[in-house]
Parts: sequence; structure tokens; C-alpha cells
Amino acid sequence: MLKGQDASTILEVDRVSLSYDMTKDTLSNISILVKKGEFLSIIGSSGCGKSSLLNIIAGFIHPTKGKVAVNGKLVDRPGPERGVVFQDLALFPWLSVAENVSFGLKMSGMAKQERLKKSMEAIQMVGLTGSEHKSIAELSGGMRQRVAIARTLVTEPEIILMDEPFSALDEQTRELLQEELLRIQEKTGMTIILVTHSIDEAIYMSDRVVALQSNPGQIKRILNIELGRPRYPELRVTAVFNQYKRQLMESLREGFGAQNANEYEI
Ligand SMILES: Nc1ncnc2c1ncn2[C@@H]1O[C@H](COP(=O)(O)OP(=O)(O)OP(=O)(O)O)[C@@H](O)[C@H]1O
Repeated sequence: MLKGQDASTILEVDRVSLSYDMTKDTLSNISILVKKGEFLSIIGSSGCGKSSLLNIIAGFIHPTKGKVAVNGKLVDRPGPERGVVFQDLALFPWLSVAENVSFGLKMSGMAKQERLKKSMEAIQMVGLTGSEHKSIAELSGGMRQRVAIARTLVTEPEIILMDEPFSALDEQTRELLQEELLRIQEKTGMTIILVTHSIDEAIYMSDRVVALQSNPGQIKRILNIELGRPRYPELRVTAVFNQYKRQLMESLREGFGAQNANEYEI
């Protein structure tokens, strides 16, 4: 059992290392405890192993060393308590919004009426009511992202894992969706783990930010973000927000050398 673990712990990443080819470590000795309802972001330079770590937590790949447990149960495969919002969205373009959202429920054998009810709730939660019957091709990038989130929400996972969900969106849409995600989290009490390249996004959304350094990917720093909840847009221009930004930038710079600092969106 890791130090600090207690009844509020939902996810335990315990001394996880990963080597894809057995010649070098992609991840080395990563330990993180995540509390129920926590918003945790993972940030680090391109190729440092963020997606690999998320894929291990999702159960898509196995660590070479160490273990991951959810609610004390060892993760060795994907499970319904962990919902994943994929970077490329993985929507079915030939199905409508509602059909995309309810697809997983249909596959699980849920009765049509219940499926419909749950899907409409999820669609409402992401602000897409009125667009249920539109095809994916008709939607903007932001709306597609909302569908992808609704499709994960509808299965009511305890933890949502998101790999750069907003990176392809323009700044305004991105901030709008960040607000919506925070509102959804507040309402549902879900635990969210977000991989991001954006220092701003990591700080605005999170209770804690894990900064990874690369070669091998390991934890450089875990920063507690004490900005209170609910968050509000004006926070982004406060002195305390900027202070967190500075601290995180410093950690990331130290990890990779100053020349790579430009890689981060701030
Ligand atoms: N399936 C795989 N087989 C072999 N090597 C892999 C595999 N997936 C990722 N890698 C390598 O592992 C390292 C970490 O990749 P990963 O995608 O986890 O990093 P990342 O931090 O998410 O990067 P980015 O920010 O660019 O998405 C990279 O060097 C990558 O080339």
C-alpha cells in the first residue's frame, strides 16, 4: 500500500515502469494516488509518456513493472468503471448524435427505453439537446467533442480518462468546453484524469498537476492547485494563477532544458 492511501483513494498507480522494447524505459517508477472526485492533469513534453501512462490506467497496455488498482482492484484490462475519451474521438460518422451516444449501452444489452433516457440525459449534460438527430458530419469540432464526452458519460464511469480532448479546438471553444467539463464534474462527482499540453488548461481544471520529465518518463513534480471551486474564467488572469503557471513552467523547463519550453501552450 502506498503512503497516503485511504478510503478516499480511487486510483493507485504504484511504482509503474514501462518498456515497449525491453531496451529502454518509456516510463520509470511512477506512483500517484488519486482521490475520488479529484481532477488530475498530466503534463509533459511530447513523447515523455503521457498517453502511455493513460493507456496503462485504462488497461489497454500492461506495465512492465508495478501495478495499477481502482478501488483496490488490480487493473489488468479495460473496465466499465473507467471511461476513455479518445484523442481522435472515434465517433461513428454514419450514426446520428443519439445513436453514437447510446451505442455502448445498446452493445451492453440495455433495453431501448432506458437507453434512450440515459442518452438524452448525457446529451443534455453536454449541451447538445436539439442536435440528437444530426449526423456527425454536420457537427463542428466542438460539437463532436461534446458527443465524444457524452458517449463516455452515458456509461456512468467512476473515472474519466481524457487524452488531449480539446487540443484540436480553437481557443474560445476550448475554454467553453473546459467550463462545461468542470460543471459536469461538479454535478456528477466523477474523477477525471486529463492529459494535456496546455499549462493554462492544467492549472484551470485541476486539483493537482503531475509534471512528467522525459527519457525515461518520470514524475518531476506534483503541484497542488489551491484555487477553490467552482472555478471561474477571471481566475485565469489573477496573480495567483500566474504564480502557478510560473512554477509549472519552471518544473517543465528543468525537466527538458529551456529550448523545449516553447512547446507548451500557456
Ligand atoms: N505502441 C508503442 N510501441 C513502441 N513505442 C511506443 C508505442 N507507443 C508509444 N511509444 C513511444 O513511447 C514514447 C512515449 O509515447 P507517448 O505517446 O506515451 O508520449 P506522449 O507524452 O503522450 O506524447 P505526445 O504528447 O506527443 O502525444 C514515445 O517515444 C513513443 O514513440
